[in-house]
Parts: sequence; C-alpha cells; structure tokens
Amino acid sequence: MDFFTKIKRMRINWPITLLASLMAVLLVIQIISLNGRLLSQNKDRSRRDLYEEEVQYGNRANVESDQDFINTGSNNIHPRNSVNVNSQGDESPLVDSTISKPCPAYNQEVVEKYHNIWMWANKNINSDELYPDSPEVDGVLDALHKAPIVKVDILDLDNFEAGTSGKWILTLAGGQKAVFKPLMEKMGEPKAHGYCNYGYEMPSSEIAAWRLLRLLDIRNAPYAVGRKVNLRTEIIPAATPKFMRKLVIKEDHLCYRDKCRYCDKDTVACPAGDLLPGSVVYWLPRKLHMHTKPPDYTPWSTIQRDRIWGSIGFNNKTFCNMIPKIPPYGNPEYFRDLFDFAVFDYLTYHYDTKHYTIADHSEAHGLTVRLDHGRTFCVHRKDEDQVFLAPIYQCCTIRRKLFEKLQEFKENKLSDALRDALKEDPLYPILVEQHYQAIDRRYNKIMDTFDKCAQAQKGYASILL
Ligand SMILES: Nc1ncnc2c1ncn2[C@@H]1O[C@H](COP(=O)(O)OP(=O)(O)OP(=O)(O)O)[C@@H](O)[C@H]1O
Ligand SMILES: [Mn+2]
Repeated sequence: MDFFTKIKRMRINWPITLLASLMAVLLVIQIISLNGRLLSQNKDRSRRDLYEEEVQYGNRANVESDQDFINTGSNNIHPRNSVNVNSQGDESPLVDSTISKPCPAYNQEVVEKYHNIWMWANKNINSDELYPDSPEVDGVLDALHKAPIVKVDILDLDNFEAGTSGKWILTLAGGQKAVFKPLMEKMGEPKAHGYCNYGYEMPSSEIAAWRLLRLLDIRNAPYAVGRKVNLRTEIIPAATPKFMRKLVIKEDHLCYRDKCRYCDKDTVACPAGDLLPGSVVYWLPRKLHMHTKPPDYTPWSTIQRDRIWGSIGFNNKTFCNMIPKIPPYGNPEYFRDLFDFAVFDYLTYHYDTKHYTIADHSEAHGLTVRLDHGRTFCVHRKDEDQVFLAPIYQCCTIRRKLFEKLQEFKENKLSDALRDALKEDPLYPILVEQHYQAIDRRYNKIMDTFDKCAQAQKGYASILL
C-alpha cells in the first residue's frame, strides 16, 4: 500500500485538522513575538547591567543624579549645527538608487603632497615623543583636516566593533589612517546627566585634550583636530559596504546611525547640509601594548583605584610606596609618567584614564602613548579630588619638566592659553566657557597641593623628579 492510499484510509476529520493546524501556527507566532520582546527587554537590561557594573566600579561622575537619570532615560541629543532626530520614527535604509556612489578622483600631486606630510609625521615618532615641538605639527593638523578621504570604515578590532560608541577609520590621501569620532551630542557641553561614561564619546573632548597636552609639552598623544565631513560627497563615495549600513534616510535627511553601548537607545545624527562634525585623530602606525590589567596596569585607573580605596582608603600613602613594585613603574621614567597623567586627568576630569607603550622594537619602542580622550571634559561643576588628586596627594611628586611648565600658567593663564590654542582648530569654540573656569580652578588646586607637599617635606627640591 502506498503512502497516499494509507492517508486516504485513515479517515481524517479535515475541518478539525485544519482548525488545529491554524491554532498551532498562531501559537508559534505568539511564542516568537514574546521571545522578541523578552530579547529586546534583555538587551535594554544588559545595557543597564553594563552601566550598573561601571557604577559599582565607581566609573561615573555624579552620584546624586543617578536615579533621576535612570528614571527619565534622558536622550536629549541635539548636536549644534545638526538636525537631529530621535531614533523612533520612520527611517529607511540607503539604497543605491537613493544616492549614486562615484569613485573618488585621485590627483597624483595631491596624493604626493599628503604622503610627504605623513612621512614627516612618521619619521618624527621616537622614543621620547610622538611629535616634535615644531611648526610642521600644524601642517599635520591641517592635513588631517583637509586631506581627501579615500576610504571610510567602522573601526573594527579583532572582529569587535571597538568601544562604547562607534568610531570610524578613515584612510586619507597619501595613505595615512585616522580615527574619526562623530559628534552625536552637544558640542563641548558637559553631559547633562553628569556621567562621563554614559552617552556618546565627545569629539570636542578629544580635540581639547590634545591641545591641552601640547600646551603642557606632554607630547605622547597622537595629533587631533576637528573636521566637518560631508556625508554625501566625502563619505559615501569612500565608504565600505559595512559603513554604508550605518547611513539611513530620515525625514528626507541623510543621517548616520551610531551605536551607543551606554545609552538608552542608539540614535541618529542628521547633520545640516550633510556636514557632520567630529574629531580626526592620527592613527599611530605602531604596535601598542595597553596597560589596563595586572601585572602592568595603570595604578590609578578607575578599576584599580576603586578596588584599592575600598581596602586601604584615599589618604593611605602606602599605595604610593608599592607602585615601583608594579611593572613597569620600577623604571623611573614610567613612574614619572604617572604624575603627568594625574595632572592632566585632574585638569580634564578624565574618568577613562589608560595608557599604552609602543611595543615593536622600532626606534620608538617603549614610548608611553595616551589614546582616547573622548570622555575628558565631561563635567565642569566639580572636581572630585578624592578620585583625581590621589596620585599627587599620595606621592607628593611630579616631573620637574612638567612642574616648570605649569608655573608658566599661573594666574589663570592656562585657560587663556587653551582658548587661544583651540582658536586654531576649525571647529572652534569646541568647549563651553565653564570648562575654562574649571581648568583654572583645578590648576590652582594642583599647585596648592604641591605647595603643601613641599612645605611638609624639605621644600620643592625634594618633590621634583
Ligand atoms: N590613534 C590611534 N592609533 C593607533 N591605534 C589606535 C588609535 N586609536 C585607537 N586605536 C586602537 O583602537 C583601540 C580602541 O580605541 P579606543 O581606545 O579609542 O576605543 P575604546 O576605548 O575601546 O572605545 P570607547 O571609548 O568607545 O569605550 C585602542 O585600544 C587602540 O588599540
Ligand atoms: Mn574610550
């Protein structure tokens, strides 16, 4: 007996079978949609969990407003110069018919001009500094600002989309790579909720931090400059397919959708005239070793600090005594670096402090490098001495070179100098006015702390390294 004859003989009640099948299909649809909702709740929850983890580690800026922020789920994102639309609403993907994608034209002369600038920058990286104190530095900034963009991709390291907010990797004419951080929140303003690690990274901070380090003669952060990129004419023609998936059309605007790990939701930037502002940071063509985890961690980084403060307390100077036992801080130069970091981190309220060393046996092998200042200048109302002054307070020491440099900025001159330096940037004003007041206030506290240290010891000679 064949299969069909068997079925015929089973005397099936067709209406009941059909009804049962229909109900089964409905049940499956219900289960799938419930699962979807649970998944999206879990996604939200996991963002909160991540954030809560950071809160536990103390990696946040404003304890008082925490509950308010969580409750309101604030998402006021309106970059200056941008039409910015919230992530809800109609949004359509970009399709080839929406925008044509002409190939960028390469002009050999232009390519050579920029290539020579990148060669100069590369040649000047040595074991003392990433760039010299010379006027050519401004030429490199200018090139980062103006060089035609030949390729745009999402910065993806080891199959992991780097970081808490999206970063682009640009290839510029002449072959230099650069990291672009797009402006997704208000330019240069403090985080409304006061949490430095919540929300997007800030390109304004990246630019201001670099200018401040340069003023202090701390030349271990790669060049950073502001740039407005035209999504339609500069980015689309050079974008990889992966990058193109981040572009959407919304209310007739061309928009960029960025991820944000510690935000209530991702959002889109729909810049006026298609011009999206951001920071461009020179990609350091060297192998880097990151100092974040034992045995060679940055001693006063957030995680280490909170673990240690919990057990020994802020005032305990024994922490300072044990630092030379942590590799590589037995080396006096690396030990001194820690106080350069402390001064800068305190001035900029830098919650995401970390550092790298060049590890490639090139002539720059061993140089300390500081990357990623997108979360500096996030609050100007307060200073958190317990957090940021600790290295200075506990060790009472500083590199002589930095101390002498700092003395040049007495009587609120540091803020004026930073303002003047930022006037050179194409995106000036970069920071809101209150940040400058904060810098002077913090500068004075640093200098007072060193004064107290000198008084308590045998004068300045005993605290300068
Ligand atoms: N200018 C640069 N030159 C060389 N390598 C870089 C540069 N910028 C970033 N990188 C590499 O990319 C990695 C990730 O960059 P970055 O530290 O800015 O992001 P993140 O801290 O992971 O992200 P987020 O700040 O969003 O959490 C760095 O650890 C470093 O290896
Ligand atoms: Mn970062």
